[in-house]
Amino acid sequence: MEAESHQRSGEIHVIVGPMFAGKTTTLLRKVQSERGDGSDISDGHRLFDTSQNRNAITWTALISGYGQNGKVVEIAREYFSSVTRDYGIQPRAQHYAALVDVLGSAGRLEEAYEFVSNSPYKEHSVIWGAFLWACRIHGDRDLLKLAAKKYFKLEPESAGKIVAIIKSIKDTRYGLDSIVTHDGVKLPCWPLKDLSSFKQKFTPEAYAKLDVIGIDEAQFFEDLYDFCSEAADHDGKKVIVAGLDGDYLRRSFGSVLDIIPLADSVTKLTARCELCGKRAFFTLRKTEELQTELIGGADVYMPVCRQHYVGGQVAVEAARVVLESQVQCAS
Ligand SMILES: Nc1ncnc2c1ncn2[C@@H]1O[C@H](COP(=O)(O)OP(=O)(O)O)[C@@H](O)[C@H]1O
Ligand SMILES: Cc1cn([C@H]2C[C@H](O)[C@@H](COP(=O)(O)O)O2)c(=O)[nH]c1=O
Repeated sequence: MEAESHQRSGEIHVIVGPMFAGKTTTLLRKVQSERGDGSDISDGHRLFDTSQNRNAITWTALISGYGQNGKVVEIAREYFSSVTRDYGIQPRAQHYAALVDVLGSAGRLEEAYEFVSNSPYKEHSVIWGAFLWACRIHGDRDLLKLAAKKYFKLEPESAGKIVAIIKSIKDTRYGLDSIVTHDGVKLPCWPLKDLSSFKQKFTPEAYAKLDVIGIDEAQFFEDLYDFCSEAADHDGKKVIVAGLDGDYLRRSFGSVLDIIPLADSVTKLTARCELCGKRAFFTLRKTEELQTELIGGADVYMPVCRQHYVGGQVAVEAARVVLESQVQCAS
């Protein structure tokens, strides 16, 4: 069995960015795509970030992450139409899939299904993958069955990889046994103190059968480098790692940056600045705690652009000085 797993060629893919950028969402999508019950389409941020030409197409993909309300759906539809009308560009399958993503995120599954069925790419797996993902999130069993049937017919090799997801026991925000995105999508996981304990959870046969290992909140694992190199180089696993590259002071966080030289791919995501809506590269801590590790969500942190990070840090520092002087006066 050991020999069998050595024949596989391992891979390491790293997803980094500030909080709320969609790291966990991207990890879940990738893992589900490997397992065969989702799709790895339209990472809108990445498409936008890497595009040479930030036109309507890349915007369509970008806003696929924000398709939470009807207004955004209409904006996305308008952008989609303008691709041909204003730019003379024929949208490709991934652009159709981005709009399916927007419709799906807004829960407009019937509309998404009609759009898929009438699209020139209705025999393309990427568009059905997007639809499958939307059906999974919104739990429509009939459409889910239909989408899965179509997707796996078009993409049979995607189905059936064996996948395990790990997260740090330090992150207690949503209970221990699942990884959960900020918008509530979740998947069961192994909560671990350190990564070295992962292999012990499996018999050698079961471990050898494992194809993909996903790691969330990677910044909290001290043994990340050794684990990733052993799992990919020696054991032939595909390892997908998601974590913060920087802490609230923009210092390198844990060992996340150390594994970049080991990686096949690195995706840096951005969030939206909570103060101005521009692209957010950084995470601002709103409270006074100074320790590097401080578990929390929107109550403690917010994603910000460069300008608001710098301004915000100054404001947080000033508030801290005032508070400290008040404490001194009182004592
Ligand atoms: N304050 C916020 N800023 C940006 N996105 C938010 C915020 N609160 C919730 N979200 C949602 O969180 C999603 C990202 O969730 P998630 O994948 O868990 O991010 P990450 O793992 O990078 O922190 C976004 O697509 C958005 O829908
Ligand atoms: C910036 C920063 C974050 N953390 C913590 C806060 C959260 O519990 C996680 C990040 O979660 P997400 O999935 O990326 O949203 O990390 C921290 O401990 N220290 C920091 O500086």
